[in-house]
Amino acid sequence: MADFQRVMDHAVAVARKAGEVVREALSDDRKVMTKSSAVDLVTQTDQKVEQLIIQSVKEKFPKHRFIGEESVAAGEACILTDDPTWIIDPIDGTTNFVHAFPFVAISIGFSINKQVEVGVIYSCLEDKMFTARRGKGAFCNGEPLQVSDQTDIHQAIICTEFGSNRDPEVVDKMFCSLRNILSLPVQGVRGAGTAAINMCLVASGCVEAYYEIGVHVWDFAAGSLMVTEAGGVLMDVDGGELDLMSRRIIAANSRTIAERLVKEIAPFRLPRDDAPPQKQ
Ligand SMILES: O=P(O)(O)O[C@H]1[C@H](O)[C@@H](O)[C@H](O)[C@H](O)[C@@H]1O
Ligand SMILES: [Mg+2]
Ligand SMILES: [Mg+2]
Repeated sequence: MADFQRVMDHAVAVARKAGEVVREALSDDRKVMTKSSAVDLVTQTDQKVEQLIIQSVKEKFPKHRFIGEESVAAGEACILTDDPTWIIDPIDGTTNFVHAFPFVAISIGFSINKQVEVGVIYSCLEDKMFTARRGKGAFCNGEPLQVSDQTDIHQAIICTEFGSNRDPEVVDKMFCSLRNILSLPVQGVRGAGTAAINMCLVASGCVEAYYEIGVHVWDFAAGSLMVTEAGGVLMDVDGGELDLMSRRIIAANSRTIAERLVKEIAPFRLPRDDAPPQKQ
């Protein structure tokens, strides 16, 4: 039986250290590189922070496995097994970081038997530490979180993001969903520029739901637990069960809001996170 409190304490400590590195890097020049598209950004700070987290976890938990955004970008497999696994997004909101747009998070999920047991999201420019343990609630700086009780979609704020895929068919689908949702009407559509912080906003009761197609497991593993531990629900965008590797998510305050969104979202599929690498 893993000691989840030890895992949580370490995740919080290393996320805080990572946050310091990110804050310091904001005052330096940020050299920007690209990954899957011209708008999929990465910096040396993303890579440095991921190494910092992995090295520090390895010292404490030498048998644990990792799925890290920048390690996967460097060619490592993205396979979720039953083993204890740290699922790391060193900077969630890299585009925000590059522009000093003030929402940037370190996101650390920890899973066993493919189930997320611990979630830590450090919104490092706001200095907000979000924590969740399965069955033990979700917190921000130690204060308990609770999703909103609003189940009328017309009174809701919905968060979403547009990701970094600019294929015309993908952009068309995203706009179709957005048009449908805006026309319901909802009271507002927002996006913090990071999946992790959007999910913390759902958990905090500031918005009713967040949905996105194109995110990755490292973007939402920690956030998924934050939302359910604050009383919310998770769903695939087609109304089925959430699949951590499918790159699609609805995280909502209630089944009512989530199911209403399913009716408006134009679903599409992208290669799964655990798909074998494409031959060149
Ligand atoms: O790449 P990072 O870690 O910054 O994360 C992503 C965001 O979290 C997405 O919601 C968002 O839509 C973007 O795809 C963004 O890239
Ligand atoms: Mg991310
Ligand atoms: Mg990232």
